[in-house]
Amino acid sequence: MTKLQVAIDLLTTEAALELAEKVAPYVDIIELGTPLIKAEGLKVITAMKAAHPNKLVFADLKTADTGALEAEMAFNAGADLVTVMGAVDDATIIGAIEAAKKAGKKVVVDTIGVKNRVQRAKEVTAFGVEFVEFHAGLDEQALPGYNVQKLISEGREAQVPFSIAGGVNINTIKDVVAAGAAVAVAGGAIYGAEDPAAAAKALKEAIIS
Ligand SMILES: O=C([C@H](O)CO)[C@H](O)[C@H](O)COP(=O)(O)O
Repeated sequence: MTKLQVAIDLLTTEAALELAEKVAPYVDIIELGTPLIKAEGLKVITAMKAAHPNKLVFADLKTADTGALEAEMAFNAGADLVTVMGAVDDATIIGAIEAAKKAGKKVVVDTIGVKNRVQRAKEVTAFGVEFVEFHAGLDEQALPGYNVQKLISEGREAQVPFSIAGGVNINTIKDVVAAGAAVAVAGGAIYGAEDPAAAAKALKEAIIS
């Protein structure tokens, strides 16, 4: 079944923990967003894992170099999954995977900025990544004409384990599930909702119904 991942793009550990507490019953993976990790450092990873030891904690490092080193740092801090950019050198991705193997953890490749996401997804899957994130970042989503459906159809076409991130909400999550995604990522649709717990619950119910 498709897992639900909450992307926490808030800027303090306190706010992130408060949100996670509300939505944890409905999500499988708790993602610490890149701006959050930059603002708070690795200690936000440690705090989240301590608060939610039974959830997968996803550190959205978006690593672009020193793949092994950055992955090891996040794994030591408590992360279960880290992201590496798909657009960078293969050696960076392979380095992170080697660190993951040593730690018993996993690597996800983020396809922001990748021109041919389908082809790159196949390449990095062969290296041994856990899944490939078909992702349009917040800046790309803000461009006129953005539509998550293109990502969803690319994910389906790639025929590798994948997630969809970039404006997933209650109107689109069923398309993500129908495409066979391993993970549906929802950030703003949860943390931006008036009632984040209700929003997460509705997304989870849409997945299982
Ligand atoms: O990864 C993300 C972005 O690069 C900032 O960290 C977002 O969390 C991801 O795009 C999902 O966010 P929503 O589009 O708000 O669902």
